[in-house]
Amino acid sequence: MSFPLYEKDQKTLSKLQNLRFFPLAVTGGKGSYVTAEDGRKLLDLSASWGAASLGHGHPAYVAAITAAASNPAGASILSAASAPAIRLGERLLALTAGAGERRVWLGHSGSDANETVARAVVAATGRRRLMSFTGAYHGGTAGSMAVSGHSAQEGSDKADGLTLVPFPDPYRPFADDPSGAALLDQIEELLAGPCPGEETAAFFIEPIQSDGGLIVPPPGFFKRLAEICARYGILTVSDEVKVGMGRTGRLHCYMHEDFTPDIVVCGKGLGGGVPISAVIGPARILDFAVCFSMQTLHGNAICCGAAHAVLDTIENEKLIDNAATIGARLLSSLEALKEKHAEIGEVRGRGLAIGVELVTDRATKEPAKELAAKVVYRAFELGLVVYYVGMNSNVLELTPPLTLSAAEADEAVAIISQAISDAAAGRVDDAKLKGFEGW
Ligand SMILES: Cc1ncc(COP(=O)(O)O)c(/C=N/[C@@H]2CCCCNC2=O)c1O
Repeated sequence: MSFPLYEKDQKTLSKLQNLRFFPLAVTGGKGSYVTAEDGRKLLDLSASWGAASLGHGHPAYVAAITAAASNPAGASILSAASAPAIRLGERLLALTAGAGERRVWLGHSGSDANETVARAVVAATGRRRLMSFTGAYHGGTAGSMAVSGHSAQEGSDKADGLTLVPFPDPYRPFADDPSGAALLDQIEELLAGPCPGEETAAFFIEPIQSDGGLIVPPPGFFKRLAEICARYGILTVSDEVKVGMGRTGRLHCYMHEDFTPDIVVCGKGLGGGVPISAVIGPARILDFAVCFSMQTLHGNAICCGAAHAVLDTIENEKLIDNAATIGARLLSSLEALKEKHAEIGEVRGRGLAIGVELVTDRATKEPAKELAAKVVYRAFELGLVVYYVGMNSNVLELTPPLTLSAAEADEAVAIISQAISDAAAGRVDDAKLKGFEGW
């Protein structure tokens, strides 16, 4: 097969921003499907890494962006307040639990949002230490990589005062304790000793660790971690960029963990496919200084219009319930595939944030990195867009549009099953993967 448009991409656009798994060049999209250069309609189980929360070309979304573009309330909130931005801030404050005087910072991406938090908590509290988890992906800018722990960013500069700790993964548990209790003890020891809690400004968490492997923490872990942080006055930061905005069957993913974070970071799905992010947190942090974290188009009126359409549609079309219902359907169908495919080590997730971990041996749990690369390539050939994540690059990540239907979920499972069978049977030539290094 030939992919002329994809080849043009490779001769035109920078590879600095490539994370490629197969030769997909998209020319359009509608609903849960994207159109490939050969005209095929591919079922989009990624939704552009979770950003296209309403799918592609949703009428309410198109109408909102068109209206905002036809009478824009400026293009920036740096030096003029903007009605749609103010209203978005009010809505996010109303939708996000929290105590005391709070503010909302509006940005372009998860990266600039997390970078802003990492800088502001240190500057505002005078505490120079930060904590986050191995495997965490908080962004692709210097300041957000500085608080991340993902293997794909090995070698990037880390924040001076950063301490990384293992993420609680019941499938590959720290100290062989799937409950997470041993890990919490380890964290307590760190905060009482080498990483003094009194010097620590914030603890960055993902309520489901996504790029690290779509890992659902053990019950009660984050509630207990939040109690430990509160004892030291450490701010908890819930990075909801990928798993928030209704994706897991609750508006915010932290709501599954029975605790309220001090700071909440939203992105990706908030904009439905246009760049907008938000940080909701204490005024003592987010009003700490002026001219501290600003980019020209922050709070852009068109992007705010998109975000309003996302929030409206999530409510009007009951998309949180849909994520829970269709997610449960997907989860149980994928779990049932374990009968047929010994390569599936574990299926896990909440709502429409699902991971399928592939292994070469269920007993040893040896990660099946090569197989994962072939499965996603074969899925592409069969009509499905799905990528892999994980510190071992072996976890299929399903983050489809929140509008996904039951029939589309069933179609996805059938293609995943066929792709695993074909890849495991050697029907994907190694040569096809050349140039598609993935992570
Ligand atoms: C939990 C979480 N927090 C922050 C980010 C960074 O968001 P941006 O890529 O919008 O800057 C991300 C972005 N994740 C990456 C984006 C790069 C490609 C790999 N897949 C992702 O979802 C994220 O998952």
